[in-house]
Amino acid sequence: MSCYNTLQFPLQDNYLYQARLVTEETTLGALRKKLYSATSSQGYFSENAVESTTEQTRTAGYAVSVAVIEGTGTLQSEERTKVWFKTQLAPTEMITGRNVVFEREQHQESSTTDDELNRRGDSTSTPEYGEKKLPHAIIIGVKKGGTRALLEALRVHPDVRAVGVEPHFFDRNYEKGFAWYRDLMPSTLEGQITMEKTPSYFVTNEAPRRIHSMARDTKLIVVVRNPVTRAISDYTQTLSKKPEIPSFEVLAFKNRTLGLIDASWSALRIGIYALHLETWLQYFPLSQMLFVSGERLIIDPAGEMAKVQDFLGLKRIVTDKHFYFNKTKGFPCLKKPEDSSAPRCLGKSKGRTHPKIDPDVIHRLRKFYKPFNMMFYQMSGEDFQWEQEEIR
Ligand SMILES: Nc1ncnc2c1ncn2[C@@H]1O[C@H](COP(=O)(O)OS(=O)(=O)O)[C@@H](OP(=O)(O)O)[C@H]1O
Repeated sequence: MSCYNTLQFPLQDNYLYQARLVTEETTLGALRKKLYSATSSQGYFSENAVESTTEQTRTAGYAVSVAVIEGTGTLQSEERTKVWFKTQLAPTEMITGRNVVFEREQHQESSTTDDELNRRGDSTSTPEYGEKKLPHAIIIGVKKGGTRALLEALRVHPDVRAVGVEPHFFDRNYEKGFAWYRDLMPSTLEGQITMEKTPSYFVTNEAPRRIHSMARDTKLIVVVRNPVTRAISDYTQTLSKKPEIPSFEVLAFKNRTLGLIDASWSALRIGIYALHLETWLQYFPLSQMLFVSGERLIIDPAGEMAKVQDFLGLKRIVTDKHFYFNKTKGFPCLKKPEDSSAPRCLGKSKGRTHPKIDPDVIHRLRKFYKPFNMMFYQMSGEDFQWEQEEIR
């Protein structure tokens, strides 16, 4: 049985993160090596592929061929994947001045209630009294984890003020400077906290350092979800806009016969939580991070909200009284606020029906993720029990 036995955060400017494991087999280093080794006969990929995540999303460049083998064999270059990456990773967003102008599809996805949000402006119903501040807390990920549901529930709290759209400051707009970023935020009164959510921060290598340089006491929230379901959700989103893309089963492998999983495909890469978390832990202590279960956010939203409010130092105001389960939608929705005529469910782009994926592919992916999940449980100190779950 392995044990993640040291997590040390000496009181220094840059927290020194040390993670040691008792057994060699399951060290993060060993897992990373397995993923990154360019020379091993087990097949793998260039570290640059992952290290340059942000660059890839900012430029139209496609991902370097990345593959992880689950068996033996050699890497095979498959042009179909590269070509698709080229389109998938192209920049999709433009932000100018205070106006956040999203490319249509990004806009739809990044905040399901954006139509509503845009109508009423970025701020909540609270008038614009107070002062604009840089965020005290950020929902940094993960994409398709349930980040919108969490932010919308938090916005019910009178002491939370959040920007509705995703600013993408620490990944795509950093050069615009902190004044630009602050200006996007709603004004807050004394005692209120400012928040934003941009799920891509979690997989952006520069984000931890940049957020640390803004404020080392920033609270970070990560909504995590079974990486296999998350990948299918991610794929479903892309498929809804680009029906011509190859099947999930095709994209998931470099070579299916050989069992070569294509971990450079962003839908799969995002779910290697342990590797991404390692970067964050170099800058922030675990005590400053909260991991919210995307699964529990659906089955027990009030329970997860209690944890989130405690973590943020807020009174537990958002409770089960604020939610009801909408049978048609199949998700919890927020009850009708006093100043509005309608209950608030998230829109059509949340809770899409996922395509049926070949069970064998699901099995292989679960096997692929298992060691990374175990590592993630050890690092985060929480067992999300994804191994026990049925994939819907
Ligand atoms: N209350 C509620 N209503 C609707 N959907 C909910 C809710 N709580 C969590 N979820 C799950 O959120 C998933 C979308 O995650 P995100 O909001 O993080 O997506 S995004 O990255 O901002 O595009 C979305 O994933 P899919 O079901 O795959 O669409 C939902 O499962």
